[in-house]
Amino acid sequence: MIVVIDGPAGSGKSTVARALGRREGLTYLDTGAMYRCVTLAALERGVDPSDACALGALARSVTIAFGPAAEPGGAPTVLLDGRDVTSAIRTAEVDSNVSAVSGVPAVREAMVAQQRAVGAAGDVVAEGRDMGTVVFPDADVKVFLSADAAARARRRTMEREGTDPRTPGAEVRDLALYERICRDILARDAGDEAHAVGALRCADDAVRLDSTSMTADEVVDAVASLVDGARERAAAEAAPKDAPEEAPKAEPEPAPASEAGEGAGKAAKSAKAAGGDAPMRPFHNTWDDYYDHGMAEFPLPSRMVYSAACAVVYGFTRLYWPWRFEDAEPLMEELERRDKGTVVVMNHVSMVEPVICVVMFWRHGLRIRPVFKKEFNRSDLTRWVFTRVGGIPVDRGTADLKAVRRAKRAIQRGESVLIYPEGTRIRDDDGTADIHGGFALIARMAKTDVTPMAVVGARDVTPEGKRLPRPHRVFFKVGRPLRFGALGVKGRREQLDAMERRAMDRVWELRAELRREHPGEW
Ligand SMILES: Nc1ncnc2c1ncn2[C@@H]1O[C@H](COP(=O)(O)OP(=O)(O)OP(=O)(O)O)[C@@H](O)[C@H]1O
Ligand SMILES: Nc1ccn([C@@H]2O[C@H](COP(=O)(O)O)[C@@H](O)[C@H]2O)c(=O)n1
Repeated sequence: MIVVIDGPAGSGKSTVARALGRREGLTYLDTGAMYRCVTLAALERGVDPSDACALGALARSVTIAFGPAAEPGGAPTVLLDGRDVTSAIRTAEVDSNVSAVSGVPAVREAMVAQQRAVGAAGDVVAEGRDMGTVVFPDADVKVFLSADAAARARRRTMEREGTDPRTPGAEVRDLALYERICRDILARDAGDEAHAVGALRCADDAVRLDSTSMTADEVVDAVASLVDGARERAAAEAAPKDAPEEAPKAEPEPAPASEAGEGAGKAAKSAKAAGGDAPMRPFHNTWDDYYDHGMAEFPLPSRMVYSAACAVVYGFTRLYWPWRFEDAEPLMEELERRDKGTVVVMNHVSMVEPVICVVMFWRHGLRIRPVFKKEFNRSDLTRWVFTRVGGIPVDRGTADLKAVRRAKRAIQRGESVLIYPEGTRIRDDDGTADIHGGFALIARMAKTDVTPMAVVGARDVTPEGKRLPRPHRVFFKVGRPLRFGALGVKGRREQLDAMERRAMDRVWELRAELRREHPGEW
């Protein structure tokens, strides 16, 4: 996924691109900082700003890199030949020379090559002046962000005065500074628009946004909706043979119960809904084959092992970690009746609860596929186990479209997916979670609902510092599925946000209820 944001100075490109990068898991690329680095190097080394040849050679010789931000949410650290120049490239002297330096074609050529190399790794949000026109003409999302010059100068002046321009009621104090900044911005824009190559220009296929009377959050939301739309289009294109959105009515009946003891179940609504992929072979399937196929299509030996293992684990867990699901029956009955699975989200305290969830669904003739972080695939043994239980790996550092598409197709086949939006195990009241919102996108793309669940008691199964699991009672509580249509919110992005909030609030409410019912449990 490549997202580009172009526009004049001070329109809010960096603010929006940084926030979007954090929210959507995209690498942020500040191309203005790269031209600023070349300008700083030229000023420091006394290279004449009108000597195009020397500037080109300089641009090719310097090494520009980005490091983590000094403070959370701040601008990334900029390194010029290994030296931290984050502040040095933002001086008035650099401001007034950068447009001339960046107008030199040989300088642009050197920078564009580096910018495309960053883009080649994928999942980038890049901001500058020529991202949509020259550097990434095939970007998935193109935005041209503008704002009137007075608003831009006002924001920049307040930034210099140490006031956050986004604070309601915040005003400029130094009018002379404001006027100078306004003149400088207009001069820089005029210089940037006059470049022979890579001039500041809106790409023909870019979406224009005017941020003059929008808050930064509103702009981020608007761009995020475009990203969602692009993801949905990409997923549809990448899976042209997907099942129709509503599962076909004349579905073949479930696989015979004789097949590894499977009950009646959605698990058998398989290959047809998967859309005619080549069937799996009895042996020698790839890891991807398991992720891409329905569990009912897994080779017979795998299904037999799965059912036998579920039977053993079911018996063992009932005895060793006596578990109880409250309010699960309505959900199980509904899933047995309907064609699509659901997205189950729950709190995460130990590795025991996904195992119990899998066997509980299995007991009802249903399948639930755990979405797991791809780091677990480092060990071949774990990878083997996760593929056989229908796990779907996700790269949590990026906007993992493949995982989203796999989960969507699983749901359309009648399988459910199990997601831990907290990402990591939260084992006490001080544990903070950074919620991964991908679950709402999956549910939306699969046109299904989100089912909140909660667990308590599992933490004491593997207390911190202890390696061997201990016997302990584990309690689950199942909420009613949440549907997008019932959220009372319009707009794609707003619905996704509302679903994320509503579902996680419900998970935490259910957990609180369980903790009240079982004091002292976590
Ligand atoms: N929609 C907005 N409303 C109010 N203030 C904003 C908005 N967007 C950004 N700002 C503020 O405006 C200032 C300039 O924003 P930013 O640095 O993101 O612009 P930019 O387009 O990247 O500028 P440049 O091209 O000069 O790097 C910052 O102080 C930022 O906090
Ligand atoms: N793609 C780009 C990005 C920037 N420039 C030039 O760099 C200057 C500084 O950019 P900021 O975003 O940090 O303000 C800008 O005024 C341009 O001259 C560019 O040419 N192409």
